[in-house]
Amino acid sequence: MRRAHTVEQVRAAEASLMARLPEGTLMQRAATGLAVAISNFLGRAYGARVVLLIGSGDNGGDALYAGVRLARRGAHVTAVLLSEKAHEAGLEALLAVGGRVGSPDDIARADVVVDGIVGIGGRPGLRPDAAAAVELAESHNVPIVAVDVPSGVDVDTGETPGPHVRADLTVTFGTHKICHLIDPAASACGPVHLVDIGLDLPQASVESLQDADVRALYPVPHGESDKYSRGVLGLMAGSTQYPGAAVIATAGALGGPIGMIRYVGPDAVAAEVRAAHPEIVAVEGRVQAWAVGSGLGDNLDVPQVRELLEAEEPVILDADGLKALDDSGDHEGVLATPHAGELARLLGVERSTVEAERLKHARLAAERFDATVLLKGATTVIAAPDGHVRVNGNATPWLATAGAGDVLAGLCGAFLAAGLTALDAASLGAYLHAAAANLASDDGPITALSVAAALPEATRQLLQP
Ligand SMILES: NC(=O)C1=CN([C@@H]2O[C@H](COP(=O)(O)OP(=O)(O)OC[C@H]3O[C@@H](n4cnc5c(N)ncnc54)[C@H](OP(=O)(O)O)[C@@H]3O)[C@@H](O)[C@H]2O)[C@@H](O)CC1
Ligand SMILES: Nc1ncnc2c1ncn2[C@@H]1O[C@H](COP(=O)(O)OP(=O)(O)O)[C@@H](O)[C@H]1O
Ligand SMILES: [K+]
Repeated sequence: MRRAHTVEQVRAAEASLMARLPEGTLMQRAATGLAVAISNFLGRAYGARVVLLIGSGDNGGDALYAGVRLARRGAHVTAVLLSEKAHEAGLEALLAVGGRVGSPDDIARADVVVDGIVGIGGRPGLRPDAAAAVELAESHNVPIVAVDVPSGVDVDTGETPGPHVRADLTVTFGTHKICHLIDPAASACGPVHLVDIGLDLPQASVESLQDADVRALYPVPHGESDKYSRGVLGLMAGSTQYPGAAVIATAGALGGPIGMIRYVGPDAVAAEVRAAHPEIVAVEGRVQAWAVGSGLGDNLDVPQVRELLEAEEPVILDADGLKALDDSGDHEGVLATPHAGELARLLGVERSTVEAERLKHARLAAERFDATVLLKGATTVIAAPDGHVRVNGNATPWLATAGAGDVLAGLCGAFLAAGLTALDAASLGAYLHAAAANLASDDGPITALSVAAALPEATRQLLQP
């Protein structure tokens, strides 16, 4: 599991470790890891022109001490001071090994710019001279390595209300911060390299599944399994308006760990579903979970869906089904899968507000509707009513195609039917959906059905690495 902690948690862990170590130890650990990452990024240190953008705090200190190490290995290191004060000992050490203080004019000729403007102590946004220095690097295509976080982002929310660095690599220390996992800030980090500095950390505020977690959570069938014990999904999707959604959601569920699917809907749509997937039954009977809403259109019967919400079986609500969600009940087993527009409607805010503050609104909805909420987008944010948050950011942008959400709804429904909690079903669903999209796309266009078709192979590759 990749774990991200809040600034407050990091500060507390740092304080308790610092009390046991000689002064400056953590900064030296951070700077060593940073210098190695910068020289790996450049492919060399000797002869490289490195410009450090230095703010007033310890983030600048990390950059200065990394500069010391790079200068010792033959790099030409220039510090551009963006504040009246800079980490004094770090600056002295840099000057002592032949580094120099320069001006923004040095940026255009640099091989790399190191962003040590602010770290976890920074307020969002950049002051004008910092913003101008960053713009200069961007306009001359000089790559930027961010120290700890891209300066200017909101570290604890992933929001970017003002100007900020867009890094080609971010080197962080001790643990991931929330801005590394949540968009729009996550997209400004580039790859994130974590340097271990020995922090002892509490439970994470935000998590992100890795391959090994998928292997541990996946409900693999065993010798005693039969189609009923693996889980039966009731699918209430599609309409004469949108029959394709039912076909696509079915394909998504069939690509998951499903025993059987019972389709409930208009006869004409059932016929299309069966024509595409002859293994589907359109006979009512017991199910272990419901997937409701993809392409339901005017077929949505709110009282009928609310009845399902009140029953014991878990329910995934997608698309039109979300209109049945109300904030009066206990929806512990409910998984809602809105995109930003749908979540905005549920919460009565603008879509742009949800997009700018994704973590906040996913959490708000989970609390208000007492349900697990999966907010779709380039990074998928999953918030449970108990405060757990998981994020998935490994999907190709080619996945932004009509019907991709129906595949996800069917797939998450299959995990719910297999008995996983809403949080695990949503995080496994989002992870495998993205893995299948990456496999099907191979950096080219994909259709929703091709994503569903790639689910078995993506699953096989993950389960047998
Ligand atoms: N914690 C750990 O485990 C470890 C932490 N380490 C490192 O320390 C970093 C945190 O250092 P930190 O606490 O000194 O804060 P930091 O982010 O450098 O600067 C804050 C100062 O900047 C200013 N400022 C604020 N906003 C601004 C803005 N928008 N634009 C411009 N300036 C702005 C403001 O001062 P002001 O100028 O307003 O007086 C404020 O005081 C952390 O990210 C990591 O790199 C590692 O060494 C090892 C282990
Ligand atoms: N830029 C992007 N990068 C990666 N994945 C994306 C991007 N945009 C959307 N997605 C994913 O594509 C799917 C789109 O779902 P949705 O918006 O419901 O589409 P539809 O309703 O047409 O099926 C979601 O899983 C979402 O997370
Ligand atoms: K920084």
